Amino acid sequence: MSRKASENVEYTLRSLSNLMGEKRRRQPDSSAGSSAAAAGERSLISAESCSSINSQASGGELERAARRQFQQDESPGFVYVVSVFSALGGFLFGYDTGVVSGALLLLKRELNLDALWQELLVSSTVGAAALSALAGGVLNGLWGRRPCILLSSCFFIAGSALLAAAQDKETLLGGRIVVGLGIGVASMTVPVYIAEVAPPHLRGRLVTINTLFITGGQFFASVVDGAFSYLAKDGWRYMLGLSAVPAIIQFFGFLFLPESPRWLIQKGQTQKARRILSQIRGNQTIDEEYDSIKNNIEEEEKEVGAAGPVICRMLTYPPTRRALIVGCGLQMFQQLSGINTVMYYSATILQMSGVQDDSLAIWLAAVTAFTNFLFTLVGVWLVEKVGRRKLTLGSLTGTTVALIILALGFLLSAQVSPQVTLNPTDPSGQNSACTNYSYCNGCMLDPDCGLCYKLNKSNVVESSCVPVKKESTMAAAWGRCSNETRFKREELFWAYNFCPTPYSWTTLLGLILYLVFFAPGMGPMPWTVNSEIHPLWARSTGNACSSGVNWIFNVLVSLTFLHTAEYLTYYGAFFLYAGFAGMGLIFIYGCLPETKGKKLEEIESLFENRLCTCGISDSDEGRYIEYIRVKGSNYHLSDNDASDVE
Ligand SMILES: O[C@H]1[C@H](O)[C@@H](O)[C@H](O)[C@@H](O)[C@H]1O
Repeated sequence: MSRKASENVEYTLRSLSNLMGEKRRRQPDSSAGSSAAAAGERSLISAESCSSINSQASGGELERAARRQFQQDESPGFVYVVSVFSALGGFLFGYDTGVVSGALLLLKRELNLDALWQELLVSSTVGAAALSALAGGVLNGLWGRRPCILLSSCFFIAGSALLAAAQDKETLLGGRIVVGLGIGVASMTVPVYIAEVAPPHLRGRLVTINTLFITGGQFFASVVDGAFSYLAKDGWRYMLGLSAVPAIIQFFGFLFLPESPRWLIQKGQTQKARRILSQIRGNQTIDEEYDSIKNNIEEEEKEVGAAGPVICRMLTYPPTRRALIVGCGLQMFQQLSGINTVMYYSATILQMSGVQDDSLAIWLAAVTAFTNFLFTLVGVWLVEKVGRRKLTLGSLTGTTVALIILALGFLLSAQVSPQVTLNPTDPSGQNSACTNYSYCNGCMLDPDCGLCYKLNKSNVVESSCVPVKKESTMAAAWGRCSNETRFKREELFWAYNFCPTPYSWTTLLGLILYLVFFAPGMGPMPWTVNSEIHPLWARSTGNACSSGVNWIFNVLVSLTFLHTAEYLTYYGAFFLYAGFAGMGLIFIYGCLPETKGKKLEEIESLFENRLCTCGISDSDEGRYIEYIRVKGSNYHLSDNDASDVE
């Protein structure tokens, strides 16, 4: 039904699908149905509008027409513009965490970076993000969401300028820290901002778009890495500096975009809040929404009081304490299931599994990043269809299975690990530990050693385990594989960090499968759910804590990956992540309630139950709350009183 045709058919229905569901329950046969439906609608829609609707539509058509009308009315383009501009923060988060692996390949050579400096350049950003995400909570509460997004774009611009112009490694470190500060503030502010401006029926989808932008940024970074890796000099400057472009766009965009109306109401700036809410909702009547937000804030303040630091109030008030545990738990399990070992080390993992060529590994890593992006898109589509809880549970179950497949792939490769057949002696007379390994697997796991071998068809022959060169892992310190041109001429192969195996494909399959399952649910849902489960007074602090937890576990898992692999072997590491993912499943099954379609103000009540029953006791799952205005009055239908309609 077009807007024109319904000029005076303004109708409002709260919980449209509740109502329609109720109608369906009450009409066992379809003929009775249409009159019952008509009866239901008559009481709801004013007489003059009703006649126009009824003359055009049967019950089903009416539902569709009403839904179309509702969607036209309630989803003005402006809310998408606002969401996309804020989600540029997610893009930069993904780009800056993703681009560094390729940049390091070039930097290592040009600036002669040792392993410590390489680790510093990667983890300083993640560490700074953890700190600034925590600090972002205070800033969000004090200044509002908009200034925080502007601040994060400034960090991104300054950081990328520093990185692109850096002449030494210290400046590079400074630039990476500044970029990290931007990532932390953006990662906690953007989902909150989008959730606060979005209408309930679109909220999950719009917040999930932020994660789509994160994974899009990671994919774009991997393509940029691949493209600039051919540039012998200064390629890294372009890689690291390019992120200034979206940051500048975001900064100027946000100069013209509004503050979150919820934050404004909380700060008592009610006139401005009303104006902005109406602007975001396409100048429709926003009375009901405005009143509901305002009443809720007042009630919250009465219930919880305003004394003491927010975090203490959150911890002493059971519903917010539970929400905090659920939010932080989700973020912790997201990282403990190993996503960033896959995202940051995919090229290395592929090499470990036997992909020898550097650029092939980089491009295959781009394929994995693309899979992450593509399947986050599936998440955007599914989030409002199946809901947060089912999506997260399904995703984590698949992720656990994929992790087990990855582990089994490495186990299989380890078991068919080629034997070491030659034991050359060190020319310097020193006894190297490398020459003691009898199988390639042991040799590969020792960071000081590599395998030098020949191939007879696809069989490894004449293999020896020898120390790796200190300056470059591309050749051995001595012996047949010490000189690249020589060993290429003599058809020798040098395997550092991997063993030649016919099973590399299981790893690629496992990685892809992992992302296919992880990306639609466990990737975006921790961010989406966190943006919705805290009441307004606790939202900034709650999100700051959960984002902080995300970044802290990100550092822990990604920094320890190579060592974990060294001590537990690769299959051990992936079995460990599978174990964490299994624990996450139990946690989510017991604790994560469904928030789909609920107003932000209604969600607090989901946490009134004892923790770990909230998931199970959720009876509202799948209900779709929508708002339609009845001409002349705001029809108020409580969630449970659809029966009042008839
Ligand atoms: O949700 C995101 C996404 O899944 C990214 O791919 C990952 O790198 C981030 O750590 C995570 O928070």
